[in-house]
Amino acid sequence: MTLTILDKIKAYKLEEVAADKAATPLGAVEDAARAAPSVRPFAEALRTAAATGYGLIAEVKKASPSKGLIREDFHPATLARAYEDGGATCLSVLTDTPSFQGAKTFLTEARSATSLPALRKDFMYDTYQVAEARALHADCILIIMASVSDAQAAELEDAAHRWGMDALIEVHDGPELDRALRLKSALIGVNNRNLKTFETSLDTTRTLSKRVPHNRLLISESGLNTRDDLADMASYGARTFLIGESLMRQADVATATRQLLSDPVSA
Ligand SMILES: O=P(O)(O)OC[C@@H](O)[C@@H](O)c1c[nH]c2ccccc12
Repeated sequence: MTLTILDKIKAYKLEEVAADKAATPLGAVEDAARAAPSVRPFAEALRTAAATGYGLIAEVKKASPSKGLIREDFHPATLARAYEDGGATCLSVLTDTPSFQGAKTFLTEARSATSLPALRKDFMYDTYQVAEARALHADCILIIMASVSDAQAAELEDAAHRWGMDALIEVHDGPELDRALRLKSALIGVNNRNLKTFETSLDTTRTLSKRVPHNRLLISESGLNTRDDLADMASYGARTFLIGESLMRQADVATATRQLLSDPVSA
């Protein structure tokens, strides 16, 4: 059997977590989590934004395994402020280093430069990482259904809720969506990119949107480039988006964000 990128990430991530636990015991991480600034409402901010327009989770992303280096000139606090100026609702910050050239400190830096709620974008397997997310000031964690069992997903979600955080449940196909809907979280992210093959198609949102109940908030993730893409996704009921690369490639991130979110009629 050939290993997918997701298998490889899981292997190094479990090693990383083991090393982190040895260096910083859980008790110390929990103390830091308790001392963190209070949680900013992530899901609520998205719901409010989506009620009257688009909700945007804007991603601070330097590189990716499929695209390599995305942005040379990379300062998380500056980029976060640009996203906030441009009208983003929330931030997403990659904290994985080997595949995304992210860092844990980027999350704290980006969030503290703004008043926006922030998602820790990483591959979560262990509740230690959830406490650590809060210690880094995260307001929401990501749970990728393709890389965890149902029991692990529920355990991670419970841990997030115990820390007062939200969880964004990411799915890519029907069976993953069915599993996600058995969890409590309102936030369902449909990833247009298959994390095993990197193939990206907006058909993923088009197809799965029909099966997301109205009491959940559907977030279309990845591969979104233009206002037409957003309008297309909105016609399928997705008014909230997770976007990284297309905004990270712009010289003026604030203006690009504002233009992407602007009403097609008034722009
Ligand atoms: O850069 P894009 O194509 O706009 O995609 C952003 C985000 O959806 C993507 O980074 C992502 C979605 N799910 C993930 C899981 C892990 C790492 C990264 C991701």
